[in-house]
Amino acid sequence: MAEKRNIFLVGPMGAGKSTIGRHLAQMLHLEFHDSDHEIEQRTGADIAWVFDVEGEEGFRRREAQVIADLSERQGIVLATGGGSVQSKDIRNYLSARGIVVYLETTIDKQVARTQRDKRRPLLQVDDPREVLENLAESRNPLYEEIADVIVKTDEQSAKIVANQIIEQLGF
Ligand SMILES: Nc1ncnc2c1ncn2[C@@H]1O[C@H](COP(=O)(O)OP(=O)(O)O)[C@@H](O)[C@H]1O
Ligand SMILES: O=C(O)C1=C[C@@H](OP(=O)(O)O)[C@@H](O)[C@H](O)C1
Ligand SMILES: [Mg+2]
Repeated sequence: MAEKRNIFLVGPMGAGKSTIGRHLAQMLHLEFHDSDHEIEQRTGADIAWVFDVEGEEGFRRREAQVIADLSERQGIVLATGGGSVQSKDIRNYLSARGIVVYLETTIDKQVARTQRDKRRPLLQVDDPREVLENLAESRNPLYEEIADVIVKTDEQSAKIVANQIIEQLGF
């Protein structure tokens, strides 16, 4: 049964969903998908472009469609975008269609891991820390609501965290 289940990674920007997800999929011999990457594939443009042209609302519509489609598959690891849990529909898909792993980290680590990367439109502001703090307040309860497992990512490398997830899931 385990090989048919999906693993969905949720958590804030810089928690390591995309990086850890790739390792996890490789270790478990599952297909890896990343909702941001899938949006980029479908639009032929990068996330910043989608935000620029269609606004956050347009991005969220695309994200909901991509996650609705990908979560229907069997035996995948899916790294979601940090804001996807704001959608009740997405939370329902994730809860119903796989095991939800909440990757948790500190705001300090989020800032450090995202500061040189210009690909996250919401953080291209004077004070990204303030944005991350505000998002944490509204979104952390939503990650917790759907989490089957919570794993900290602030102290160990991405590969070690992937191993910890495998242990915690009993795979
Ligand atoms: N456990 C970790 N330890 C150290 N650096 C990490 C860890 N997980 C991710 N990173 C680094 O942090 C950055 C953001 O990771 P990413 O996987 O894109 O996060 P997310 O998809 O959750 O926003 C990347 O440069 C990645 O290499
Ligand atoms: O938290 C968010 O609202 C976002 C997180 C990003 O993904 P990561 O969580 O993989 O950085 C990406 O989907 C977009 O920039 C918006
Ligand atoms: Mg990511």
